[in-house]
Amino acid sequence: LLPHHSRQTSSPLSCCHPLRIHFGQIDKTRTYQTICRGWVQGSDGEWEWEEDDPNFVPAVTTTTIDTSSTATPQLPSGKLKPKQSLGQNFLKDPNTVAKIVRAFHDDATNRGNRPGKPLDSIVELGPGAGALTDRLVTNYGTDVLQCIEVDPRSVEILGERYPSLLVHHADVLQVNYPAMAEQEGQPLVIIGNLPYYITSQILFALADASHYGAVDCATVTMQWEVAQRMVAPTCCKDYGILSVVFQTYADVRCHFKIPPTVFYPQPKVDSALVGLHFLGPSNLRQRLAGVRPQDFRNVITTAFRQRRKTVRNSLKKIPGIEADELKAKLDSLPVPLPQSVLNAQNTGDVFALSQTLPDNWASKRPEELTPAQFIEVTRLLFGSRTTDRNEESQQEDVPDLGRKVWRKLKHGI
Ligand SMILES: C[S@@+](CC[C@H](N)C(=O)[O-])C[C@H]1O[C@@H](n2cnc3c(N)ncnc32)[C@H](O)[C@@H]1O
Repeated sequence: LLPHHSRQTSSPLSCCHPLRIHFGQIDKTRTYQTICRGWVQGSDGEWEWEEDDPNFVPAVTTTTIDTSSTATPQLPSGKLKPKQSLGQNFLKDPNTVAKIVRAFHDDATNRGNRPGKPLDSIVELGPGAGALTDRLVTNYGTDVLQCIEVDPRSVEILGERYPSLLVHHADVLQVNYPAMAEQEGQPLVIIGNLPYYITSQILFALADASHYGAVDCATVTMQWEVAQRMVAPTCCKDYGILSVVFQTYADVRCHFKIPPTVFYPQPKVDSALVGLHFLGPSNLRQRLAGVRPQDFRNVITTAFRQRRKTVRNSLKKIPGIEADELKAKLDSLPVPLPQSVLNAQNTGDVFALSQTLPDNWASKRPEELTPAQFIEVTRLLFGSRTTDRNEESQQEDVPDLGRKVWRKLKHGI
């Protein structure tokens, strides 16, 4: 494992591609069309914000940027026109930045399994113009922070502002988080004002990486509606795949609502700051009680694909089981809970206490089953495939999770 100070030259994510810098105003060599006020589309299909916000982009250079704890997030004029395709809604309100970093600090030092752990492997996803980065550098220094950003203009600007900061020019969906944590020698602590067009994929990538103990916690912004789905209780209209997966994999907390007015350009929706504390490999394995993560995901996604139907009907076509066997299983009573779950119930574990399936489980709607009951449905259909095996061989059950590249190369890197 490499010590921190050697990261500058040895990151597996560092990208040697030449940066495509885009300075100045609208590119005169392209033709543009305007669809709604603000966003203009170039002939290459790229959307850019048509003009700088005079309140947000004062005429300053990078060298005069104030990174004190009260500094207003700033940009060198014309250097970083927001791109819609990259979900670039930059934070412009210093109070919101301060609130986000405070909540991050609390998540990373006081909650989950974090108390007592050093805060020295912070990863910021999508630093953009550096609104959060400035505050993070002020608070924690550049040694313990690294950033992942797909936009070369941002990589360039942050490189000029903080020469010792490690900024990977990379796609967050192509990052191998377990390898990164391995290189750091400890689990990562994530912060980010996420690009909303890929929020769910980023969150699933982090959950998958948590199978390997690669990520302890994440404090991230997202659309208010997505946050509501993550914390939604059973039987609520927002309850669905995100609720079941993240309430199983993590302790999820919605910190606060964020209005559109604190961003530039303003998005059309409210946002939220969410804190996730992942269970980690051992507790997660205990919670999954022997069912394979892939089977669990398979059951949840198939069930919620037709959420108005009963579980019996929605799971009728689940892949991986012969039709006759499936029919018999969907008509059967619940299987006995494993001893580990009964033990957890005896200690008052709230998740385990909600695991018992009712006899009429298959006549319920998907939204009526708790996350723990979905684990039971998975065991009933696919069995406990991992209970009797040692930890190392159980890792084979998540070969694609955590190490998978979430999508093919995009954005030219
Ligand atoms: C909502 S902006 C946040 C910017 C900055 N952190 C802030 O709060 O002002 C999202 C950032 O994520 C970056 N981004 C978008 N897609 C990305 C991807 N696939 N990989 C890495 N960064 C990405 C964008 O370029 C942008 O800088």
